[in-house]
Amino acid sequence: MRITIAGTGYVGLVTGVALAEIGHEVICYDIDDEKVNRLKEGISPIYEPGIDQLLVKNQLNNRLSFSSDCSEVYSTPDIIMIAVGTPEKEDGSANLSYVYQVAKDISKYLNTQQAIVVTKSTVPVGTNRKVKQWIEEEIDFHSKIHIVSNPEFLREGSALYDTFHGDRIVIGSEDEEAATKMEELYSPLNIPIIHTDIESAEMIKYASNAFLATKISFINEIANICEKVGANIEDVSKGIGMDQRIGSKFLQAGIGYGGSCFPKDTKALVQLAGDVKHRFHLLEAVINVNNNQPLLLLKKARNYVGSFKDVKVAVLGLAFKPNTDDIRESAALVVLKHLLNEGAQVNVYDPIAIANARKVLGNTVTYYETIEAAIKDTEIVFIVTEWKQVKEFPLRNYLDLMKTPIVIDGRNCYEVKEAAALNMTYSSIGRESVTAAKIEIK
Ligand SMILES: NC(=O)c1ccc[n+]([C@@H]2O[C@H](COP(=O)([O-])OP(=O)(O)OC[C@H]3O[C@@H](n4cnc5c(N)ncnc54)[C@H](O)[C@@H]3O)[C@@H](O)[C@H]2O)c1
Ligand SMILES: O=c1ccn([C@@H]2O[C@H](COP(=O)(O)OP(=O)(O)O[C@H]3O[C@H](CO)[C@@H](O)[C@H](O)[C@H]3O)[C@@H](O)[C@H]2O)c(=O)[nH]1
Repeated sequence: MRITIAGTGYVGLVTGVALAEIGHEVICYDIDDEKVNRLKEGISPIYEPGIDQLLVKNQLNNRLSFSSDCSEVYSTPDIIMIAVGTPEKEDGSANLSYVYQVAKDISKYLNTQQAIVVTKSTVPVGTNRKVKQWIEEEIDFHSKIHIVSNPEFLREGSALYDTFHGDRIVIGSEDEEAATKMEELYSPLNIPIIHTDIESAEMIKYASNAFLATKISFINEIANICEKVGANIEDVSKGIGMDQRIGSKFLQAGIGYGGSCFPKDTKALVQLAGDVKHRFHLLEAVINVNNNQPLLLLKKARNYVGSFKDVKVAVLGLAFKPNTDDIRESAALVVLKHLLNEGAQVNVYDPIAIANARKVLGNTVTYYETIEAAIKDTEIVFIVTEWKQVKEFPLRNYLDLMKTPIVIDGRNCYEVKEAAALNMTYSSIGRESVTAAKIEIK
């Protein structure tokens, strides 16, 4: 099939590469000329394991191409997929202006009697019908538009793996022919397909993200209580996760969820509920718990240093999770904002997210590409991303390199027992804290 994809972000690019890999002819369109030119040269704008190889391979075999000219891409494809951003507006609702622009471009250049327009972007319930309306109200000849809601569930850092091994593909359509065509499109992937109406498909996406966010805030609250009652969150997570009705995934307590999806999508669902006069109390609580979680880390540190004024601090990790260079809504940014506001001198380390961080943080912090250099002579270290490099970095080295070895671990990267044996000050999430026999801040 001939597919046009609007947007070459995580979703557009990964979907494009995957569909080309399974034999379709894909053209990805983006308004960002520079991105398109780099993609044509085989350079991926995103860090994603495996993407570079498939990007080059499928361009060479002519199944994948890129364009910044929308007049050519929308004229006669079998399927058009919308994969542009739907960022958060100030009130928390989803900004649909990029989706609207795609609809308008389609209406201008579409040149076939009928077309299947698929939304992969995460959009509020009702949006797919608006897309149809936006296209039809401007198209100047009779063309039948079949809309399909086909939300995306990939995770950054394992996006290609998720696309080839997804748990399900959701197809929300009211046209049988369009639904069948979508099934054919994905059939080489051998992933279970669920067919629903359009509204249910749109809701499945928000409900999935809201449920996963709920699991995280739940376990974080349990962790916060564990600290006060002397229980250990690692054992508690394991113990509850072994119940197959609960499941062990997404029960890793930490500094809270970040990234380009959970924060915005939970807020958008609260807004969506509000629009139909339903107050989503549970999800509001999930969001509040998540907003508070990074502040607890700072509070723990203040127990040892009082104030951060002129304290030399290192923050390990900037990405919102390991294996991505994405820092959107990263908990690291919240921690950094507070440390900088309170006058700390901050070193930061991240194996791949420094270039993105520089665009946001400028020269307010000092960047390091090794953990050793970042923590040297510091008085306090915050661990905010559980990078493999951090987990494998010997705890003993903090003792040797820091001025005062106080480690506040927001991702439970080390064993409490080991910190106690080393006589360092170590505080993590949902576990006992240990304090060195003597701490002296000079
Ligand atoms: N990032 C993820 O892990 C993920 C996973 C599932 C769903 N989603 C959802 O998918 C959507 C896209 O997310 P993303 O992270 O890929 O976005 P992104 O911000 O990384 O990329 C969006 C791309 O769309 C381009 N664009 C904007 N307007 C355009 C237009 N009119 N025509 C063509 N291109 C245009 C931008 O230049 C950009 O390259 C969002 O709704 C998001 O919530 C994201
Ligand atoms: O047990 C856990 C699991 C995750 N997280 C945090 O949750 C956030 C999100 O993690 P993850 O879900 O792995 O990353 P995303 O790439 O944001 O993927 C989510 O958001 C995407 C966009 O909607 C969806 O497609 C995916 O299915 C959904 O998992 C990160 O900050 C993680 O550190 C935890 O704190 N504890």
